[in-house]
Amino acid sequence: MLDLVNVSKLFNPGTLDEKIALMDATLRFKPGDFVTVIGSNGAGKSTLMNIISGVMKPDIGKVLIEGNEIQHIPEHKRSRWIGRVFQDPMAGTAPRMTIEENLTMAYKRGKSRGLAWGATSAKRQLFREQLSRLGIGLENRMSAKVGLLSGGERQALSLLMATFTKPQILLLDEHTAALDPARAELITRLTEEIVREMKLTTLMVTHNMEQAIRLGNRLIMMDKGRIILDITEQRKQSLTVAQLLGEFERISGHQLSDDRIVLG
Ligand SMILES: Nc1ncnc2c1ncn2[C@@H]1O[C@H](COP(=O)(O)OP(=O)(O)OP(=O)(O)O)[C@@H](O)[C@H]1O
Repeated sequence: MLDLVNVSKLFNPGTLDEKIALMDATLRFKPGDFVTVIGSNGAGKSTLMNIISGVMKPDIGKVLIEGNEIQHIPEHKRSRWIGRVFQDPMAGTAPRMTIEENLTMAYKRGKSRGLAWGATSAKRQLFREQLSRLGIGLENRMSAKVGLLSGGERQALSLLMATFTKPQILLLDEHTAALDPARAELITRLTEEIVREMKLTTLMVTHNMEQAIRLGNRLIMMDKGRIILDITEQRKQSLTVAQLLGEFERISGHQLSDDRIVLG
């Protein structure tokens, strides 16, 4: 269970340049919730992800995992419970290291037990099994430098690394936006499989309205730092992109201004 309680974040408070990035956000994410997040430019989507992951501290409010406050815990310590995949395929991996070395890093970060660290062949076997689940042949390229992989391959590896030790929370930050349609579809499919199999509590920021409706069991709409709509699975099932945009306009009083919007 992930809770945000009355979380606010202001940038440059008290100046002409004051920006409300998050205003009094209270949200509860149940185990296994897969939530898509949409909103205008500057709505606070990245700030929400940054506050959950620990990149930023809230000015006011609490962040709790399983009832324990974590807002004071630094990002690197939260990475044991929180996996994150960014838009930029370069962001989640170390390009000069091999696939195997990258996976070793992800494995150590989770500090999971059950496999003797020295047992190299067992470790390799685990990595090979996990890579083969991606279905793109990376299990045969474990000694290849990650910098040589395509964007889609790197993003698949980032997704695997972010979920390698079964985090409690998975944050996906427009993680398919920089890929061509075929690769974006592959990463979307892998995401759905991994989230479903591991029952991960997942938040996914997307600019693709059709994807926001189709994926997951809940949709959150943000505007000017506020959560303006929280749509349930049942309602999502019959929702169209036109209705979604209409709802946004009705509640916010203006059109969804998103320069990267994809309607579907
Ligand atoms: N480091 C910062 N310093 C000052 N203002 C910031 C900073 N980070 C974000 N902001 C402001 O806070 C608000 C929320 O930004 P945020 O990046 O969370 O929005 P977003 O919904 O992710 O936007 P986009 O879809 O355009 O990426 C915006 O007004 C933004 O300009």
